[in-house]
Amino acid sequence: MIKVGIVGGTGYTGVELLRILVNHPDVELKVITSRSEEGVRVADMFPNLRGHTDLQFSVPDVQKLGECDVVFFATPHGVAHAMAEEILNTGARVIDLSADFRLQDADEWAQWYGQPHGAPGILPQAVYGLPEVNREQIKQARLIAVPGCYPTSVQLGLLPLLENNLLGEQMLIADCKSGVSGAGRGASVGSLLCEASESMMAYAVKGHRHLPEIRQGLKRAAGKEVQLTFVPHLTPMIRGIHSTLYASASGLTQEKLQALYEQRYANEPFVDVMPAGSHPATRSVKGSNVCRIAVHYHAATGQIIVLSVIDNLVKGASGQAVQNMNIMFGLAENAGLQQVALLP
Ligand SMILES: NC(=O)C1=CN([C@@H]2O[C@H](COP(=O)(O)OP(=O)(O)OC[C@H]3O[C@@H](n4cnc5c(N)ncnc54)[C@H](OP(=O)(O)O)[C@@H]3O)[C@@H](O)[C@H]2O)C=CC1
Ligand SMILES: CC(=O)N[C@@H](CCC(=O)OP(=O)(O)O)C(=O)O
Repeated sequence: MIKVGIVGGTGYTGVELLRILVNHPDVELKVITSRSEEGVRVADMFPNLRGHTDLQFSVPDVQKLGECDVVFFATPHGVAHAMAEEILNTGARVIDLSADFRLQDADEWAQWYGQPHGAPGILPQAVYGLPEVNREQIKQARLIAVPGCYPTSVQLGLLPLLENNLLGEQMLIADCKSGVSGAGRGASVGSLLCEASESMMAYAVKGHRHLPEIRQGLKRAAGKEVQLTFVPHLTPMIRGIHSTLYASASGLTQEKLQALYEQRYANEPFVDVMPAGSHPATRSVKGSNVCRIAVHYHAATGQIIVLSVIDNLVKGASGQAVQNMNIMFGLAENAGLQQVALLP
């Protein structure tokens, strides 16, 4: 059994990790931390876990965490910077759900996050945990940077076009909608029911922190810089990301485009390319680790429209983190991750 610790067990991604891991056949949960809820039984705080775990929250303690085989960080940025190296030195592996190790360039990270990078010494060993791109490196990794939620949906939606050099030089557009759980469980005015329901708004149009992360991934796929306009929106749903991606290429057909995506993802357990003409809904992935994609081509204009949906807390965070753990430890990649989406 793989001994698992979680730092940050009271946030949405932490409790989502718990929901997945209590049913994982190869995992024994050993430590779950919270500074504010020390001593509280996890199942008392989250009754959905009653009967599944007897653990109590404890304050983060490197020695205790170091007795685990792997430690997940489900914490705000900066926390893994402060603790990851010490934990790695104990021999445990680290899977970080925050943005701390996603950007390869520490200066760029500092620019976007408004503080110096706290662990540049271990940054080079971090592997970007997008299995559809980096599966081989993930197998050897000791430190994983789990991709952000928007970057997962946008990169999976655009990779086949960029890897096949179909787009030339052009401005790509990612028009993305997120559910409110993407903002975390911490209290904030923008997440209140009266603020977020029955309304929708764009935000961070000037520049969102996920822009450099998406650009970095698209550049790797294309082998050159890629221009991208990325506009996130807050929508009145709890979970889900819907990305509508716009590009153009002449000389394609709907059939060729469809075949390109079907071939690229034929062996991917968590990417589902839907039949031509489909419109994936976020509810079709809610609670599951699947990214569902549909591609559309307007032959008259050369317009490509890719629709990509994920659950921000699963393929966009905790499910993808567990997928990485499965790959790192040589387990079945879908172990613990076979949940079918909830309908309605
Ligand atoms: N929500 C989402 O859809 C996604 C989130 N992420 C990222 O995952 C991370 C967690 O997100 P989310 O679950 O939403 O966050 P929350 O704000 O909901 O939870 C944060 C957790 O971290 C703990 N924590 C906060 N500060 C510290 C600290 N200094 N040391 C130790 N523990 C700390 C908190 O517990 P306590 O204060 O009691 O210790 C809490 O359990 C973030 O980096 C986020 O950006 C990534 C993809 C998607
Ligand atoms: C709806 C909403 O607020 N979404 C969050 C998404 C991000 C997230 O959690 O991303 P990181 O892991 O990169 O911090 C945001 O836009 O900041």
